[in-house]
Amino acid sequence: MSKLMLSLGKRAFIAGVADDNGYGWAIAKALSAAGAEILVGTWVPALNIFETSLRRGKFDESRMLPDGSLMEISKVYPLDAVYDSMEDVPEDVKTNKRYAGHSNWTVKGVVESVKQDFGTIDILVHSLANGPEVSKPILETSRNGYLAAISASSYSFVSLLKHFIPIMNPGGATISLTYIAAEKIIPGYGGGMSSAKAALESDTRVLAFEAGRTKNIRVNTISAGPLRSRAAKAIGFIDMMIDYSSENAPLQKELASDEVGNVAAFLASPLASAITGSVVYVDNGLNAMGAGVDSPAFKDLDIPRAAKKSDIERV
Ligand SMILES: NC(=O)c1ccc[n+]([C@@H]2O[C@H](COP(=O)([O-])OP(=O)(O)OC[C@H]3O[C@@H](n4cnc5c(N)ncnc54)[C@H](O)[C@@H]3O)[C@@H](O)[C@H]2O)c1
Repeated sequence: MSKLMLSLGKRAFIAGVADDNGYGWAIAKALSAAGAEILVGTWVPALNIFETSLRRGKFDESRMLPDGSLMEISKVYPLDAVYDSMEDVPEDVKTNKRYAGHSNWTVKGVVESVKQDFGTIDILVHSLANGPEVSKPILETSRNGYLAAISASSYSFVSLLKHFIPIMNPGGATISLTYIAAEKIIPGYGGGMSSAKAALESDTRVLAFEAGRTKNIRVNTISAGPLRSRAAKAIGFIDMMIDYSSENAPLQKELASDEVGNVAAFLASPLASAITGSVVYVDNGLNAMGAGVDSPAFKDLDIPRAAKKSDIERV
């Protein structure tokens, strides 16, 4: 991604980075490589270990950008995106020792801090999700579990955008991460997480209209294929989904987080100036399949497959 596209003083806030394995990190790197300044919002309970690892150089290898320089993160903000302001925070969270010592970590608090520190931003990335009952089928999901999934994974984006809009420069862009389970049945992605992703995709369209009309801000979401991130490993079936994709997708390679990062940088750039309200698939084409071709039912059909491993390795 050429520096020219984003280098004109663009600043990005990426919510949902707590290690170097997830999509948020890859998006931060791609935006940084394209010349954007990077601010990060990290879930409060994960903040200390993330900052310590950063400071001790644990991520230095994965901070490396294509030109050999290291991604710089101008500031890491503590964030818990399920709370809009301190009035919403229950007492047990306020007094929880993992939150003690941190301040301004509600959505409102973070936006106020960013405003004080930097004035404005141009790019908002939402790369976070949480569903406490994700491993339960939806029929066994409690009301609280379902609502918690929606709160952390969908409303958190509405709230971030609502609070950031006043300090977003016109012409800015926002990107979130969704999953095919929003629109097709993915057994095992439970706890209301499929519902949360469906809400996120619907909100992408409505928010594109509202933010586009009021402030010329674009709102898109990337429907990403499976990645072995910390959150995905917690769901428990990520290896199976990666195998399923390489058996069935048009492109038989494992998806790299950088491939999603690069599309996010494109969507945030002026090259995508007419794209808003879109779900953009970055999944090796798996979404386009109407059948799982690894099914025994297809055994007699001559399906083209990568002949040798080198054919499916990333180019
Ligand atoms: N990994 C996949 O296979 C996959 C596929 C499609 C979409 N996605 C989406 O990509 C996004 C990023 O997830 P990832 O898989 O890269 O995992 P990840 O673990 O890197 O990112 C999830 C982040 O959300 C943060 N988080 C959770 N609750 C939070 C809260 N209340 N406030 C602030 N931060 C909170 C976590 O600390 C973590 O940093 C999510 O929206 C996820 O649903 C992932």
